Amino acid sequence: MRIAVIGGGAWGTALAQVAARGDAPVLLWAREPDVVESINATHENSLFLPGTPLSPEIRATSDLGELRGADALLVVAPAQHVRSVLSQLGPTSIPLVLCAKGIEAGSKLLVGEVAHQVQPDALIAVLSGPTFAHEVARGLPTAVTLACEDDALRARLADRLAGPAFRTYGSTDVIGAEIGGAVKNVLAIACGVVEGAGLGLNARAALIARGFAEMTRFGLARGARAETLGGLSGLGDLVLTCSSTNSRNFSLGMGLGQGKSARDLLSDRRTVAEGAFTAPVLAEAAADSGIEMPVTQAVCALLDGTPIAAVVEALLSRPLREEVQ
Ligand SMILES: NC(=O)c1ccc[n+]([C@@H]2O[C@H](COP(=O)([O-])OP(=O)(O)OC[C@H]3O[C@@H](n4cnc5c(N)ncnc54)[C@H](O)[C@@H]3O)[C@@H](O)[C@H]2O)c1
Ligand SMILES: O=P(O)(O)OC[C@H](O)CO
Repeated sequence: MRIAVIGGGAWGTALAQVAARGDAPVLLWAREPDVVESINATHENSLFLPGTPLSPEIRATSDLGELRGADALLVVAPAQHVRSVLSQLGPTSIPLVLCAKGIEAGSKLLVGEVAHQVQPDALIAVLSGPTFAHEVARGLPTAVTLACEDDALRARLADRLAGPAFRTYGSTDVIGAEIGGAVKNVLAIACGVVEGAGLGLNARAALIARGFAEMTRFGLARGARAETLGGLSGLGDLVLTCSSTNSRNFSLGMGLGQGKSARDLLSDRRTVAEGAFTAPVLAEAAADSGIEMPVTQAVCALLDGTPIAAVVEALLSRPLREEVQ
């Protein structure tokens, strides 16, 4: 199975490294000419994954058309750009493995739903879970959810991508795998705020647990399965990103918690913090369906510049309720 990767950020590069194991050639499309040059000339992505030697089997290209000879495409552009990149590719029936985590602004669609709109003839799979790119690229032990409704494709992808230190756990719950990854980014911002503002470890644990309740309410309403939300792509990734400054979303939240403005923090970065884009659209989607998501709303308020003290006060003064409703 020939694998090609769309997206030369940290995660696209790490996944190319996974796919290149055993000296399998992998083609990677990157938007930045500097990334193409760096990977082909020095076997390193000096912009987005500096310091990690890459397999010489990874070849980078600026020409999306070159990817049309692949048997599966790993789609690793940020969620807000998946539509435009898949449109540029032209109609295809090559299976698409979606690896971005987010909800598209405006349409309120999950990445898989966007992909299905743009490429209706392509089978869809989702790869998601607790996966810091630099650890995966170094071959450290990692486990992911690989969701696909087509049993044969899921088995072929698992066979091709899994390795001694990269375990795939199969699932047919594509929506569930996507929702966990999208919602955890928003909750990671909230946990970063707690850290930055010095609100303590009790508060962080409470946010993780109540955030998971939010993820579950939203997910179940969209048809996700509870076991998926409690698995690698949901709770697993939530725990990872809510507890480490290696997370871009957690770090963004830390900056907010230290009193910096979202505008300054976001304008400073080349890398993506998906939660900042997903939070407003997630809050809208939840409101449309009458789903309570107070932590998500709090993150939206902080991103809009509401002072932390007011946001914390609003969260803590909500009426007391039963833990399970
Ligand atoms: N980095 C990780 O550890 C990690 C792990 C799992 C999932 N993800 C997810 O993978 C996706 C990609 O993240 P990343 O970490 O590889 O990115 P990154 O932050 O390392 O790099 C930014 C990426 O955005 C791309 N980009 C910027 N503007 C664009 C545009 N207009 N059109 C198309 N692409 C554009 C850049 O080319 C680059 O590939 C995100 O959804 C992220 O949540 C990341
Ligand atoms: O750095 P973050 O916050 O985008 O998190 C990266 C991955 O999604 C972790 O699984």
